[in-house]
Amino acid sequence: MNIFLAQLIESTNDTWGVDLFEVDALSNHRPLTHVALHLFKQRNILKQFQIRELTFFKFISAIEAKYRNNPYHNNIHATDVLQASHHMLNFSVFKNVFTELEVFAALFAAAVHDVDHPGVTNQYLINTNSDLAILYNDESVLENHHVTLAFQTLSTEGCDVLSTLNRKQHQMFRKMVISVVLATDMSKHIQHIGHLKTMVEIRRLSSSASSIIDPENAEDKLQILQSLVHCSDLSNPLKPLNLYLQWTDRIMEEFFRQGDLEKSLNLEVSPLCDRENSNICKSQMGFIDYVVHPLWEIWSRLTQPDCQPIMDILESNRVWIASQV
Ligand SMILES: CC(=O)CCCOc1nc(Oc2ccc3c(c2)CO[B-]3(O)O)c(Cl)cc1C#N
Ligand SMILES: [Mg+2]
Ligand SMILES: [Zn+2]
Repeated sequence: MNIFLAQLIESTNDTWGVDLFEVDALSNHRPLTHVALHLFKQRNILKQFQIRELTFFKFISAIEAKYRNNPYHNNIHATDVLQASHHMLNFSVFKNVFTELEVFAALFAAAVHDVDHPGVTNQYLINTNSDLAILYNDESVLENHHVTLAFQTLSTEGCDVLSTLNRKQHQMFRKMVISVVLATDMSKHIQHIGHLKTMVEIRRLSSSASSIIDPENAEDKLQILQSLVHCSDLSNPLKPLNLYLQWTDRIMEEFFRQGDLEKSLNLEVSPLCDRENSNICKSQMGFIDYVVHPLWEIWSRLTQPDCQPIMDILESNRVWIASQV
């Protein structure tokens, strides 16, 4: 591995906003395998669960190979969500809160959360009567597919990273991964905000509680892990501007390709998907003001003070976007 790649991968330990496009370029387009192996080793997860490095390498390589070369929903995005989730698990408010198994499940979920994404939305799959929509009865179609494919990949030769877990651990791990990946469905977005508001409210009232999260409350912890990965999934506008703009170009191209498909099928073109008629700055301002900021505002209240530098980036990016309208 060349020294530049090694330094970039090392920086994923504790840096917000690592240039994963650079990691992709330097790693022969295998950023997920490089970063996941590094972070799982750095967190000592492989040792704790006696997972052979070769088994983890085979599994994560098989997962990375199943990410499609979409403009946005590709292996770089999976790496981005994994690394952001890793970063936020280190927030001081979460110190001594999560078990190793919960951390393993959350990072595993982040790495696989969009695997084999076809580059179109759930609504498009439903509108076109796709096999996936039929298979999953129009309910969280993509998210069901991502998590099913992830667990199917475990039974590929030499890829079973869960073989050393006992029955109880395996059952708990599977429950957590399923719920975290299914919670990345945007239809659950409002529920995240509701749960986080309740948690913050309880902390405010019970001012005695030093740490906000009761490590004994498995349900609360699972909800926090769901919101942590969902926030990571929606963290592009909180990254350094040059990275945010690249992600914006990519998602818009992916949406426009869906719009092209819809036009060719004489379907109504979905919102944001018409390349002939879109204002990228206006749609990003709307996405920040009505989707990203409401979520991150409550998330940052729960995770104060570590989220403040990240919220500052969102604020400056919002100002820049507004200046381009
Ligand atoms: C530059 C950005 O900030 C792009 C973030 C994605 O841009 C959007 N995403 C939206 O919804 C999803 C958010 C997460 C995911 C998916 C859809 C499917 O897979 B995924 O888990 O990555 C909606 Cl509703 C609007 C935009 C806009 N603009
Ligand atoms: Mg998704
Ligand atoms: Zn995603």
